Amino acid sequence: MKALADANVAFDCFEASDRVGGNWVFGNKNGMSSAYEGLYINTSRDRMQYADYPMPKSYPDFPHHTQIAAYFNDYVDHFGLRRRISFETEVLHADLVHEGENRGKWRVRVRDKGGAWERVYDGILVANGHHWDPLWPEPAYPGTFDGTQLHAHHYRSKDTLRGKRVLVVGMGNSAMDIAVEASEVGAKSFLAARRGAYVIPKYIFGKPLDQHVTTARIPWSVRRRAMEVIHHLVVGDMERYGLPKPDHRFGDAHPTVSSRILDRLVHGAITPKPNVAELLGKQVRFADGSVEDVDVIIWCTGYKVTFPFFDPTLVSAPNNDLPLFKRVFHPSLPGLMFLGLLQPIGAVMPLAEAQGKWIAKYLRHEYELPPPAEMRRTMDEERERMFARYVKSKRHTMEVDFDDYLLDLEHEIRRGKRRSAHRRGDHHAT
Ligand SMILES: NC(=O)C1=CN([C@@H]2O[C@H](COP(=O)(O)OP(=O)(O)OC[C@H]3O[C@@H](n4cnc5c(N)ncnc54)[C@H](OP(=O)(O)O)[C@@H]3O)[C@@H](O)[C@H]2O)C=CC1
Repeated sequence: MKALADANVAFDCFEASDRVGGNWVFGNKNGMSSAYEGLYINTSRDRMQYADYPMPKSYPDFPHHTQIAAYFNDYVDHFGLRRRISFETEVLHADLVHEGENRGKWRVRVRDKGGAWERVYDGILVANGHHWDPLWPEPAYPGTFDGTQLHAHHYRSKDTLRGKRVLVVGMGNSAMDIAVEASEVGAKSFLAARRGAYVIPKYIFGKPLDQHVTTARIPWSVRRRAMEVIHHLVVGDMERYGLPKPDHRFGDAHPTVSSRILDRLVHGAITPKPNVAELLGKQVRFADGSVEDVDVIIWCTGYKVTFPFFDPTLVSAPNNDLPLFKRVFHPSLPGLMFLGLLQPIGAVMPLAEAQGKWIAKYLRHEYELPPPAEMRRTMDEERERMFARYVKSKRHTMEVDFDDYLLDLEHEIRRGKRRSAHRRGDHHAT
């Protein structure tokens, strides 16, 4: 929105909630926040802030969710953007117009307090987030469970776990945070994983982990080796903590970041377990045959990529996979763009900021996309590389390396500017 406003591109911005901040608004009335009371971000302040609006220096390196929500709030006020947002306006449907004078444009139906209405646009930017629609285990585990089951999306406060025997399933960042909270108040905290992960502390050698080796100019293989050695020196083998040995190399899975889980494990406050095998009423049997009494299961099994306003035959992400040109442009639906629909190894905000600037250039015809065949080829090559590197999982369908992605966009914008200049007959553009 900021980039479009700066570029004088006319736009409407619809927000289902009564405020900005999305996932970072605890208890967001749009029902789409997965934030819990004890949520602190795991990317550092200096690496996640927008380039044109630094986070307050009074913020800690890893701010609390209330601080991040306040930052977004201040951002829109600082740049005078609040009046440009239609709050409490839900997008009901978006479709490509196939006939008449609006052929090729997008018809968007929304509902606000006054009722439903529609408008036609040249393009739409989808920024509906991808960490709000719970992915429960698929297929479900055999058996039935008589205690309480919830998905991480619905977890709000450790108070609900007081005195309970809690089983947390998963090895992602939700699982780490929630297992630690369960260990603080529960009678017992189990952590079950179907696959190991390299747990990375938030701080390494006295600074936030994401502030080490921050250049795409060093080849990935060298950066990976450096991080592998550092991890080995600082943390060591995951099996020493009772966790499964990762079945992949460092950097081939979305990072699991937690300084606290290792501490709780070595104090015996969390009991690691292999994967769930069967639900047995008030008990759970694990893959090693052990059986435990459990009151609450929290499935920290990730999220689905969903667009409730598109007809799924037009746009959907089966198995969380929606191929896009550089994670922004739909390759066959002109005018359809996505923001923040990527899983960075690092923070998402600066990448969304760069995407916004790129989209603004495209909409102002200062940038031209490559021809469709070239776009497809680039996408195929990038996807092949990503799938070859990452563990096969629904959580690894749109991974990008923070610094590499920013550099790549820079290069792509330059290429697209040249294409655009060439079309206009101006051969001196850089
Ligand atoms: N403090 C912070 O900043 C936090 C950030 N986040 C972010 O939110 C996003 C979502 O994180 P999260 O909610 O952890 O989800 P993730 O998708 O990152 O992790 C899901 C985990 O559940 C496992 N899993 C999935 N299905 C099953 C199954 N059927 N049985 C057993 N295990 C299963 C996955 O294993 P496998 O790898 O085998 O698929 C993986 O370990 C991430 O980007 C994360 O970084 C989340 C929480 C806190």
